Amino acid sequence: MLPMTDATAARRAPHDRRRGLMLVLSSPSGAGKTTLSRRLLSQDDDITLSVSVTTRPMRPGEVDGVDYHFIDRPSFDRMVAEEALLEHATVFENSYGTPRAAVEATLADGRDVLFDIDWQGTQQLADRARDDLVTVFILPPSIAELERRLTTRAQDSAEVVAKRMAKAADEMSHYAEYDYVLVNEDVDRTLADLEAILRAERLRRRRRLGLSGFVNAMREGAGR
Ligand SMILES: Nc1ncnc2c1ncn2[C@@H]1O[C@H](COP(=O)(O)OP(=O)(O)OP(=O)(O)O)[C@@H](O)[C@H]1O
Ligand SMILES: Nc1nc2c(ncn2[C@@H]2O[C@H](COP(=O)(O)O)[C@@H](O)[C@H]2O)c(=O)[nH]1
Repeated sequence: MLPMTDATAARRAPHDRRRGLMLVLSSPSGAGKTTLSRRLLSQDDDITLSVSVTTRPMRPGEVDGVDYHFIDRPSFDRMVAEEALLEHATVFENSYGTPRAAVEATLADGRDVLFDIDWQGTQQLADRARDDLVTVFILPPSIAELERRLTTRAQDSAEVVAKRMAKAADEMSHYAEYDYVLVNEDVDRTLADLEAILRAERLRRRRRLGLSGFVNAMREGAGR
């Protein structure tokens, strides 16, 4: 178990002190993970995005270091060899991976980490740290709407959109491996459901490091 830093411990009441959790969002491409992640991150200071490394080319509007760390193949292979990635996978012919150091630093601070990763990466994280993991699969309301979203996002060529649509059925077959499944029809409603999941998971007894000390102190007080 990772200890919290003094700064985070001081910010929280004793009964609110807890270990950080890892919240994973997966979906077929275009179902809305990035949209939901941005909304969640903008309104919750206790969760930070894990910025992945990728060998995929940058899309218009993406920012290096914010959306991804865009790296070349030798750099990616070096990170794998040095075990600098918590998980990694090939998705749509490109390599993606989660830098280990940033995740460990955030969890050690008692804060949560949000991951936008595919089912392969989720399985690897589950093998390493199942107790710290909360996994959510996002489904589109229909296949026609998924295609509409990928097309109107207007960031990928028709060929790339076709490849992503071709993989959607395979991706969706993994929904049952996840703790929660949300159908992202209305984005406000889906975001509210995601917030509810995060709120409840933060309250789980096993994550609440300060609870036993808090209860013991009250019990001692009651016995006087
Ligand atoms: N509930 C929704 N209703 C309508 N449009 C949506 C909804 N959620 C997301 N979108 C739109 O669908 C498009 C795809 O969304 P987004 O980029 O968030 O998907 P993604 O799952 O992150 O895709 P990828 O896996 O390719 O990164 C975007 O243009 C986004 O604005
Ligand atoms: N296993 C991992 N999957 C990742 C990671 N970062 C992103 N992804 C997934 O890749 C696809 C495509 O993403 P895109 O940005 O190119 O549209 C999507 O399913 C992401 O969730 C990662 O570090 N590891």
